[in-house]
Amino acid sequence: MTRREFPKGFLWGSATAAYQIEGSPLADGAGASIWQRFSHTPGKTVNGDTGDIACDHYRRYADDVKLMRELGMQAYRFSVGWGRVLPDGNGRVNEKGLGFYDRLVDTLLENGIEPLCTLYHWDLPEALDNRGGWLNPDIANWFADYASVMYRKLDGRVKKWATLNEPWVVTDGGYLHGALAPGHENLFETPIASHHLLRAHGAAVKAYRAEGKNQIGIVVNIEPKHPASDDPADIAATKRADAYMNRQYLDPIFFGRYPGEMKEVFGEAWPEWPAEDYALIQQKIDWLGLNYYTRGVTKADPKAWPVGGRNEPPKGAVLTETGWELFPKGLTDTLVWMKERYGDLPLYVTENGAAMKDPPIAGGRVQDQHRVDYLRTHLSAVNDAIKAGVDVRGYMVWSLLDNLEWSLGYSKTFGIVHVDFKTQQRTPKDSARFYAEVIASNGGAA
Ligand SMILES: N#[N+]C[C@@H]1[C@@H](O)[C@H](O)[C@@H](O)[C@@H]2O[C@H]12
Repeated sequence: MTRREFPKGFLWGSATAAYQIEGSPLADGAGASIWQRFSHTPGKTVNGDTGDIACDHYRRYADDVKLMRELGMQAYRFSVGWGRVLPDGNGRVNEKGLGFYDRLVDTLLENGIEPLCTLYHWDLPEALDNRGGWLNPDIANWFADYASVMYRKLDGRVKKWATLNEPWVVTDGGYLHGALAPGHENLFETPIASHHLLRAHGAAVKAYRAEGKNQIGIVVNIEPKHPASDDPADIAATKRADAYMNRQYLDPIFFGRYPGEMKEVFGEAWPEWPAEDYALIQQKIDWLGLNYYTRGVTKADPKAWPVGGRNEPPKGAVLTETGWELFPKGLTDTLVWMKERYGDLPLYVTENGAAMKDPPIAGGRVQDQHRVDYLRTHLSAVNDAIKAGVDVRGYMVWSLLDNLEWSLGYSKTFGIVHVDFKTQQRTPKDSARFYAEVIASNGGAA
């Protein structure tokens, strides 16, 4: 086992999201989210699975925090259900909903665990979607107002904020391909939703500068793109795929412009935006979160919307249960690329993990050796990036618990802790035991 040194103070934790684990989506005055509506729409999720119960974390959060402490977790990245706090999306605050996050943060701190708070992890209040949601330019103000409610309540106890989680997935899944809430399939809506997400991000950062005293950033999913061959068509499609997934959000934030390929990707559906929008989007941020799972291998395909290229893992590639190629080197390369392209600001791996076919519980154990191997190779990749001079400050494994994998329901499990959704019994998997050793040795056990 190679012993790897991670920097002193490296932050080891796990990540979850409100709708995926909390359950009780309408409890205590909470307003419905687009995921409440989407998951209850027949045919939208595998087996018709919903977040009605999920991991029952809304009621079991104290036990889950205790489990995090037992595993030696130093941090926990959670998200706030916007509609739980603002049932109508703006205006009236639901104190009981806000109170849940207040108690969660206090319980984390009492157990020596740093809370990292994501303001938006896909569960837009239905009331705002009924007013256009991410297609309505007013959403930047709605989001900033909601963010300010959270800042006033939690800032200081929460020292690391993220505005958005994976804006690319929000728009590609929710507005282009329709696989995620709100389930639109519209090429013209997609860049509009993307731009309004970025304006909302900027407005929330601006609001934070007015009253926050700690750090705020954004979490993006990056998937390094490699051409399937040296065929010029594959290379061109790879460039478009890279622009569409990897540069579409960070380039406006850091450079005040979209990648040039976007016009080619969207054609007549690509709008122009006023300069003041870019000024708002370009608010300085303090840190960047990277969600890394895999790389993409792009094969030119005119029928593959919208980039004209499909993902085609190489023959013999080892895939996870979600069909993602195991490619840990992509994590090193992506961290180095982010530093080189966007500058030397602190980076956190805010999600990394894999859906694996876990064996059943036997003798109180889940022997998920595949996941142990995944974590080991990807932690090694993080260490390689640190050795290459990248300022990586922390790693949050996705996910603490088996949970609702959005449209895939409970059919795909990413957790290092097994959840029996009938009994809500938690069972740490071998990967949780391994991760606990990694944390205790500051990466040495990886
Ligand atoms: N799929 N998948 C697993 C995981 C998803 O469960 C998270 O909510 C997202 O932030 C990101 O897509 C990654």
